[in-house]
Amino acid sequence: MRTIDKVYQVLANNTSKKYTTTQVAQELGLTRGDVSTYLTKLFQRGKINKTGTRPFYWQAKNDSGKFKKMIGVDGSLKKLIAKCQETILYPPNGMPLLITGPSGVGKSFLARLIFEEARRQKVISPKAKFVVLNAADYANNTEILSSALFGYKKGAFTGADHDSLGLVDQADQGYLFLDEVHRLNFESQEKLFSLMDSGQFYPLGENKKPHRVQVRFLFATTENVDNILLKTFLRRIPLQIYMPKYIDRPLNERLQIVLQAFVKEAQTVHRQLKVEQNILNKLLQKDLPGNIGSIQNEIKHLCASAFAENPVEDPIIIGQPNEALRLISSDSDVISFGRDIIDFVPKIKKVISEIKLFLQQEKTAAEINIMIFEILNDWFKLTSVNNAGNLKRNFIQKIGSKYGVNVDFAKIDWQKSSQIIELITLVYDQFDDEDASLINLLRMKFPRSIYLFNQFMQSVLPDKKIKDFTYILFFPLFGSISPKIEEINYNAILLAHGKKTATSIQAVVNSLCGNYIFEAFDMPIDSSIKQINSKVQEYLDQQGKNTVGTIVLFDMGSLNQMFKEIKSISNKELLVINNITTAMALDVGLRIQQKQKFKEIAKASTKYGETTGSQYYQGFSDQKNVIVACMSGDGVSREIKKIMDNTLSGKLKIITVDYKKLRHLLDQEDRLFFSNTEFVLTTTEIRNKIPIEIIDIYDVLDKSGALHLTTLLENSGEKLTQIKVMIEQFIRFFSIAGIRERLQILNPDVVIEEVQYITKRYEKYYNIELDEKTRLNLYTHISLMIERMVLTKRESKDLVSINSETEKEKEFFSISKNIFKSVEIKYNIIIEDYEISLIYQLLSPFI
Ligand SMILES: Nc1ncnc2c1ncn2[C@@H]1O[C@H](COP(=O)(O)OP(=O)(O)OP(=O)(O)O)[C@@H](O)[C@H]1O
Repeated sequence: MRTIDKVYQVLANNTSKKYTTTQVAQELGLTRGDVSTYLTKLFQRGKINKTGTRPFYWQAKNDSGKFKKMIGVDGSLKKLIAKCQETILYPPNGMPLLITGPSGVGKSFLARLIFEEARRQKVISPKAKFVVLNAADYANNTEILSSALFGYKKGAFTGADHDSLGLVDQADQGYLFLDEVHRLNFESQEKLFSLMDSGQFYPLGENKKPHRVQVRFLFATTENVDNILLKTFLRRIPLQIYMPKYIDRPLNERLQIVLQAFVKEAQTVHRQLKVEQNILNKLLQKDLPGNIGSIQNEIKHLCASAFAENPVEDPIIIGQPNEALRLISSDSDVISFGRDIIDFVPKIKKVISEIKLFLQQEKTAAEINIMIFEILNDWFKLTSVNNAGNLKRNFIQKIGSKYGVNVDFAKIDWQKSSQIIELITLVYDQFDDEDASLINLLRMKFPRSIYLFNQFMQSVLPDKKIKDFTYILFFPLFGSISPKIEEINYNAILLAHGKKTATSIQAVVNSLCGNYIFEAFDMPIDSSIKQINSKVQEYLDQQGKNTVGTIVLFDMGSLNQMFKEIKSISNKELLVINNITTAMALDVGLRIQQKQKFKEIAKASTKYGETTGSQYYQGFSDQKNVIVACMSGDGVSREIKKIMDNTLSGKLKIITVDYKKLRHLLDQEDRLFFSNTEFVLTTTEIRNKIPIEIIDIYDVLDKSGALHLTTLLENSGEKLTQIKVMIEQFIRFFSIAGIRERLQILNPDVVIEEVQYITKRYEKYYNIELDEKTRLNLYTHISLMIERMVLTKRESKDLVSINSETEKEKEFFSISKNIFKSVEIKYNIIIEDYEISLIYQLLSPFI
């Protein structure tokens, strides 16, 4: 390779990088002066760009040369083509390359372009040849294959009456492209890799004078090479590229491929074409084994039969004349064609953001539907997919029959819904799925309907992940029925062994109730309780947070064991009933539908039959437990739980509970919930009427408090040494140093100073002096609160205001707003009334 080419190659290897002259010189071990001369020459020839002034920066122009002919050169094939460029320039004689991929994806096409590009870049002579051998043509005759490749000497075999040059000789100084290389037998593979190593080979019948050649090799195969090619042979081919299937190519590239084929037909028949949009959409979604090749064939057929039908027509109409048609002529611009389909991507994005807005504004599903239809109106005009009937049938089968939802089918616009599905499928690859905010929002508002929607979507988009944007279909399909589905506030599950037992009971009960009450899982006869349990868990994980609890009906096995398993994954109320029958499931279903209380349903379940057993659990845990609930948030409770779990014996189950929920349960005096609770740990004093010990964790920072907690834990069987370690860790956690460690984004020194100031202002206003413990509690609480607010910024319109009940409280709210003003401005946050009410609870005993 000439030095100037070496210099160019350094830049071409990384076209995104800018190099100084010195960097290039260092990389090649040449003098700066020489390199500078070459760089200037390359610049004058227009091969590289120059920027900056002393030092100059040089950058190779991103010139794809012959590869420009390849659709996707700047898109999905960009990296792959950069690799091909590397193989062309690799000194001294290029680099062998193996192109893999299914049939018809463009392997041969790429191989030829590599050759053309090598010629353009002058790394091979203008006379160099591109020799092709398809090993499949010789599949059953390895002798002939070998002689075709390597040639033979007169007399090598019967009929060899003269010396004959093989393809390898013909490809000397140029390229040999071996297609379907997996068909080469081992002997030929060995011969080839020895040729690649030594640059010489022996024709058949020749063993004295080897032929010396300089050949660049390209290989292609549709197979998985690891199992078929010799390891030694493969090792000799350092670079492999995989060409993607047609359907895996991005939409704009598929559009270009389709148009290019139509343009070619228009050129052949010297006519213009008018192609129905629906036909284009179908072509864009085809997943054919022959990929691009098959698409081209289909287009050829379409054109040929349209032409045959009406040979004098111009333009030729492909499709129905009264549908939306697109004009394609022999000079149509492939790049800009069909861009309007891609223009629906921003429209869909608009639909998504409008849905979010509409949901916040509590708009009805009907209003949301109108908005969606309006924005996508152009799409409905452009296409008229005749798939509404299928969609309806599919929907009735999946949702209507199984989940029994009595739908007023007339309310659903099947035509538009199926057109939206068509659009979703077409633009699917244009959306990444980093933003799951729509689904989260919908899940909060419509947990049960979203569950059904997901079930249904799996049949609409099999093998595809349900991306966030696909939820735009939720409203047209589920908008009108979701209010009814969401009325049910239990998780009810049927589990039965056998192929259809559970699902057939489900279909009967759900449709008699006219609503989705039960989900059902048919379990193979040999499935273990663990497997069953993981099904249940998966289901429960997808359900809303506000359900009352879970009811599970199952067919056989130990009630006790099943109950225990499910209990371990749910801390809500739970009722498990065994020996399920359809009648029993119907009774439970009707009770759920009538919104009966959990206790009533549990009570009724005891009377189902002699063989039936039921177990009802109401409470946090059936194990001895300690409840941790901190008003500074779940994070703090979880940390405390962690400390306790790590230091204590594990005999006590440590359960974290939302602070508000705990207060609610205590206010309700719901003793059953606490029947196994040893004590409650919180960060504030809570008044309570039920006989349960509530410990303010800040008390533990004092000696007497620590002693009290120690006694309680010792009574529960914990060891003194472990308790001491635990208390040590609590003290650390609830110190200023502890607060510092827990702040993730704010500067602890600044925040703590601010919080100290806020505390002082309260003390001054009320003329009080807080004790150490309360102060530390306030410090922790307020600093974490500020950080929380910063992390989850909300608009003022989203905030709920709390009405103060007493004069004292009103006064507290009003001065607090004042005290927090500067913090609010500084961090651009709004302190919610709820937060102030928590601080009030902390301070009210002192003011
Ligand atoms: N990126 C592309 N841009 C434009 N045309 C392409 C592209 N890729 C493939 N084609 C066209 O698709 C057709 C099939 O390509 P090709 O024959 O190269 O596929 P292949 O992978 O070698 O198939 P096989 O494994 O069946 O031999 C050719 O007509 C080719 O010109």
